[in-house]
Amino acid sequence: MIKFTNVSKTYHDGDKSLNGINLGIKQGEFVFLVGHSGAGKSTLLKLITREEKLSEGRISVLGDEITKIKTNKIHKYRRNIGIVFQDFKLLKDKTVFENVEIAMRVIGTNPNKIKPRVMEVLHKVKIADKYNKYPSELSGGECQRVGIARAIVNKPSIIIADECTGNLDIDNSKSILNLLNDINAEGVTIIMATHDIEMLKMFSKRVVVLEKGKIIKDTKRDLYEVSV
Ligand SMILES: Nc1ncnc2c1ncn2[C@@H]1O[C@H](COP(=O)(O)OP(=O)(O)OP(=O)(O)O)[C@@H](O)[C@H]1O
Repeated sequence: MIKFTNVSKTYHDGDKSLNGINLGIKQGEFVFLVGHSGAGKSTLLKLITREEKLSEGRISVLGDEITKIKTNKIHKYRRNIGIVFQDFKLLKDKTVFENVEIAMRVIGTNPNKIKPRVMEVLHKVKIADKYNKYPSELSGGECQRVGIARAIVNKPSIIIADECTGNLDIDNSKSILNLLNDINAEGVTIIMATHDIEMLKMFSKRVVVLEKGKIIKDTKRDLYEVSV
């Protein structure tokens, strides 16, 4: 359901940030994307979200050839994808509830459906008791729970998480991963870029290793073998 065929990406006139990527990800998979800084992880994720355009090759997502999606249709395509950021990207002047609610408002959800759904996801990520707090009143782990609530509130098929535990300590990272694991168990595809080798050891998932824009390893096998 996500398929990269001979995909390369060159920014401006620089070197290839991705070079000949072939990758297939089935609906419901959980994939860790790892590799040194500059290996191309964020670039690969940005191609899926259509934040960047590929230079060569083809990418299909949920049956759409994404290079063919017209600019004015991209927002509709992106409704299939929830994004979780390293720095949370919460609106500082909005409460927890409002930060999640806004994701439903922008796609024109029936107002009657918004409150129950927002509270449902806030319960799911275990932050409902703080629905009226502002981001400055929350810990990093709590902020990321809100970030995840916002990402899942519109029921996407895919979650893209770029270093989403990068600002968290080990306990918070683990509970965020547990949460993503639960979401994945409901059939949502999760693709997570990470530097966190401890997480790879703890959560036995498929690991795709990038190096200098190429996939050098793609395994569902024993993750303790991975050494990047
Ligand atoms: N907007 C951009 N313009 C030009 N070059 C870029 C741009 N974004 C990324 N690159 C280059 O593409 C390559 C891959 O970068 P990318 O951010 O995808 O790596 P990464 O694996 O996500 O790294 P990190 O772990 O540090 O986030 C790097 O050489 C980087 O300098």
